[in-house]
Amino acid sequence: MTFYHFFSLLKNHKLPLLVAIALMVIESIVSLSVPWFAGKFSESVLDGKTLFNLSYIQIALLWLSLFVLQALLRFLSTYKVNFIGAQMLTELSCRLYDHIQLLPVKYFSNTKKGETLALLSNDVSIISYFLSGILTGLVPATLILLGALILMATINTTITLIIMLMVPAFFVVVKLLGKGIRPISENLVQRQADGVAIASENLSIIKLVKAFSREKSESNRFKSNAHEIQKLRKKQLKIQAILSPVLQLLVSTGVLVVVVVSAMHYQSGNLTMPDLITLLMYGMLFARPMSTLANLYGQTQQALGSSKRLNNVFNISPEPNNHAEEDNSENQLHGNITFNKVDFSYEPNEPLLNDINITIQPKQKVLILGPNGTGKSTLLHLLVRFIEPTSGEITIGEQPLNHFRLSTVRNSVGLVSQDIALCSGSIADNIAFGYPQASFAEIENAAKKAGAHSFITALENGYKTQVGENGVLLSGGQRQRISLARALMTEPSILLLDEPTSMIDSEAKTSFKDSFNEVLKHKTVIMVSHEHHLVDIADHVYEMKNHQLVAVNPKENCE
Ligand SMILES: Nc1ncnc2c1ncn2[C@@H]1O[C@H](COP(=O)(O)OP(=O)(O)OP(=O)(O)O)[C@@H](O)[C@H]1O
Repeated sequence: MTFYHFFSLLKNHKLPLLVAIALMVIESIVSLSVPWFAGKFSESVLDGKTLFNLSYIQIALLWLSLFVLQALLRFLSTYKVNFIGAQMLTELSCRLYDHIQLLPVKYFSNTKKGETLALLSNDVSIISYFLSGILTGLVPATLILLGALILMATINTTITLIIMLMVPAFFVVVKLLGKGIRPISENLVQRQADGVAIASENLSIIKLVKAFSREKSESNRFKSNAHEIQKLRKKQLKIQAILSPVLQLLVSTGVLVVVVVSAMHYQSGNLTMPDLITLLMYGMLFARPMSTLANLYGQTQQALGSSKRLNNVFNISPEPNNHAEEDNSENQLHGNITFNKVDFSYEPNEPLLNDINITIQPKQKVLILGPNGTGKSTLLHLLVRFIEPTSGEITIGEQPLNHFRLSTVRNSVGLVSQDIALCSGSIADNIAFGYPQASFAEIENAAKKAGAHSFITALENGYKTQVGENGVLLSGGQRQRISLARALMTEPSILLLDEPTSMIDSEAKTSFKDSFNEVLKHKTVIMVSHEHHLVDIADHVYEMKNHQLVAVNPKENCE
């Protein structure tokens, strides 16, 4: 069942839940005792006696204390359950966040960022609100309905039977009227997620939007979705607005039936006046739990939409960490890197890499050239296991790559991507991203090796300079060098450089090449680029051609 996953969250709160349920049980008993008390009171009045030998003032105070107790118990149980709900919200969002962290890169390539943000905000709150709503609503409503029916049955079975027949009829009407709510709610939740997705995408491409004067069309995209949300809300509100008075009408009709039948029983002498009063009060008691249950029905429909979306993500398996137990390696992988008949395709029947065979010895510097879109970055992504070969095998030191723990692979293979991602924080924070406990001297050392130290120290705040979200406050070349320093910080034995000099000026290119062999002499380096000047620093050069890797003579390429 779709909610199973979420109800398991309740397991962590057994004791507080039991306390809350106990409070609800006591509150329900108090609620049920009020009509009984009213019956006894009217009986004593009719008999010209005083109830329990108490004065009217004392009875009124006793009665009032029952109401106060009821209110107090409701406050305590509602507070307790809502607090558990808040804790479940935290747990569910953390559980989802943990799960998302472990999802394969493919999920992030195929899912809009805003979709995931909407899951973490909207859907998680809807589910938590639903769970606490179910508890605060379902338990007392069921207890009061059942309790009232049993107590009414002790007074008059005919009237109880009439009510028992009316309750299912009530729910049939609720179900029929509420049938339309579910598709609307599912659609609404999806549209709200789309709204977050649109906004999140817009904010991440805001410069592009401005450069192409697309502000208006972007606003229209958001508005059109917002209007769809409004239309759906209108439909949902309409059904809810119909549902509410219809329910009221049904409950009032039910109470009326109880009144009439009770009056008839009273007239025919089958019912005493105190019993009549008790029955009528029990009848009135029905109104609140019935509408609570009807509301819960509506909430359930909405929660089903969110639960479906959350389950879709929870059902995606995390990145494979297979054969981890066979991983005897220490933190760094060494030995030959071999691609053995490796094929890869993003889409079925559309091969991108076909029969890749290459062996790279430790400390070799390899350059892979090739035009755009030929799969050079993809080859590097296979080595850090962002993706897995469609067939064939990659080994390091004769061991298949998927026999190592992912963390071992990623500690050993440093990737300096073409798309540089920086986090908000200082330059030092970014360089130490993979090794947060690094000392300042280590950070500085990595920056020096990456040729970043001089530009960093020239900045007013040096290593403390804030880089802005995704490094927007730095130039492309500066970001590229920080990203190289970050990769060097963790001392990987293998370094993958994706277009390492694409963003730096010619002077920096020369200095990169000059220091390359000295800085990276102990590392195996695979560079991919379309810049032929890099052949100067490579031991072996390959070219990506017709989905295959072909060894080339560097001199030919230079000419
Ligand atoms: N996650 C993905 N899903 C589907 N297709 C992808 C994905 N990533 C890349 N591609 C496609 O695979 C092809 C190769 O991409 P890749 O980035 O490996 O090329 P490249 O040789 O590194 O290009 P460039 O020199 O422009 O960086 C491209 O056509 C690209 O559209």
